[in-house]
Amino acid sequence: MGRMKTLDGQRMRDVISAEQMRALEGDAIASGRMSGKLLMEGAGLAVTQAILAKWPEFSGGEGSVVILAGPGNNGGDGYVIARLLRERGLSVEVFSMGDPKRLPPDALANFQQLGDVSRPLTEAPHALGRADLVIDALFGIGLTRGLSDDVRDVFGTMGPSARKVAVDVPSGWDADGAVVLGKAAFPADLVVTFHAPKPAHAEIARQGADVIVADIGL
Ligand SMILES: NC(=O)C1=CN([C@@H]2O[C@H](COP(=O)(O)OP(=O)(O)OC[C@H]3O[C@@H](n4cnc5c(N)ncnc54)[C@H](O)[C@@H]3O)[C@@H](O)[C@H]2O)[C@H](O)CC1
Ligand SMILES: [K+]
Repeated sequence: MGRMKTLDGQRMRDVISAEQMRALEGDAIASGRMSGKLLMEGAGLAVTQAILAKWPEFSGGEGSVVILAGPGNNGGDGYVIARLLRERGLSVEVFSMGDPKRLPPDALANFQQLGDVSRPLTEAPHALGRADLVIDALFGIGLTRGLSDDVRDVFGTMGPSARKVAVDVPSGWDADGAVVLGKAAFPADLVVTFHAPKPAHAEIARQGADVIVADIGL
């Protein structure tokens, strides 16, 4: 049984839907209080902090990390996390699903800031087999259908000792429906979501993952 708790011990907000989350983000941006880029930076920092809190052994810059980045803003969070973990001395390899040049603006900016060449997901298995930490930034609240078999097969190449972290929602889960669409989902040990839990998070915790709810300033 995994635990669901807030990153900084604050009171847990009530469950909200993906739609409500998008509305909160939209309002914060429309009001000028926040920007998409700031929200993405905050999301990436929260995941980084939650990783180092759960596995302090990564704080010393030891360890190999693989990040799987998707075609949207969940992928954007992944590029922020890649930069933040590299700044902490970890060796981070990033594999992208889709063409990064077609990323939404905030995610594209973070991909470009990394300065990496884009490496497709199909090249990930070799690195995944020896990774100490794998981060699923493929899909979050924007998942609309089940994962393809080749994505499921990539998940199967992770080594037994890899710590597995999902950004916002483990890819494959419908955040609102609290079910896995299709046949596969990323087998997360730790899930870091933002602002408030979504309907899927209680079931994800019940199935064994630790779920951290992090404030991102909304
Ligand atoms: N909303 C907020 O307050 C914040 C959101 N952040 C992060 O952004 C994602 C949501 O990003 P979005 O671009 O809307 O969707 P995803 O990245 O989850 O999905 C990308 C894209 O993928 C396509 N797609 C959906 N299902 C599939 C599939 N099975 N196979 C292939 N492609 C698929 C679809 O077109 C989607 O648009 C959220 O989870 C957060 O991580 C901010 O960074 C923080 C604030
Ligand atoms: K994810």
